Amino acid sequence: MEHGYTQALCEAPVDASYSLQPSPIHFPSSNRMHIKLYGRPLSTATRRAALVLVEKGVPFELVSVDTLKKEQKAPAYLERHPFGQIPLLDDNGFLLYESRAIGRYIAEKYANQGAPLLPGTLKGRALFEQAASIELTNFDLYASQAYWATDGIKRHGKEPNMILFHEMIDKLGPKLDGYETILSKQRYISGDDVSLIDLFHLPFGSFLKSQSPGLFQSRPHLARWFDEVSARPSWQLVKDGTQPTFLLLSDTQ
Ligand SMILES: N[C@@H](CCC(=O)N[C@@H](CS)C(=O)NCC(=O)O)C(=O)O
Repeated sequence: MEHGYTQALCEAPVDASYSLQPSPIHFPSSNRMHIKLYGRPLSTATRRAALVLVEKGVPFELVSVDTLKKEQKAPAYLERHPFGQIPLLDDNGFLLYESRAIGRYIAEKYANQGAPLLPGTLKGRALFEQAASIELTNFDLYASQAYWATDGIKRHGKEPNMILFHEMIDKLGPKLDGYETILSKQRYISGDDVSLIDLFHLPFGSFLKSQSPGLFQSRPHLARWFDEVSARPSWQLVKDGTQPTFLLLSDTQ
């Protein structure tokens, strides 16, 4: 990772002490058949995956992986996730990592419940893939670094790097002008229906909106879109990463 930051910085309690030693992770052996999401309630990538599960009304259990204790680097976890990151989905033995891949899997598996989130036509899918690429290369690339330089590192009790933050905000500006043009012509980023790609913007988009509101205020179509997507009940449930949200969900099984 550039500038000496690592992805480990994307979530951690403010007051926790940092340990470089991997701790063993506990994989619960349960006969209950349900989806488990290994992660942390406040991790941006965990919330990206959890959001889709909530959108689709899929009950799941959030199994805590303490990234401060390096549980994600413990051998038993690395066997399941070779990059040692969160989130990791376990759908009754079917393992999947990468939050966006998890979102796509859940959206397709539960296509008949909740909002479709995936387009059904060839051209719709092509526009969806275009939007997926936009999110990764024109948004996440900069937004994630702005996050890790500030909120992410502050959670570890370290000083934020405001120079890097502003560098990333400056780079995002022209990219968001592109969003403004797109969203002046259509309601959502891949067309007139909400899709996974709109949802994928929420964790880092919310951070940007709180830390650099001018990015949105100066672009009315972008602001309208982001407000609309942020207001979805799924995001209202997962945005604060509060543990009770997930416990309530796992209680519904
Ligand atoms: N591209 C991955 C990124 C996952 C990621 O960056 N996870 C962070 C937490 S938000 C993590 O596991 N950090 C710990 C580490 O990298 O060791 C995804 O979308 O799932």
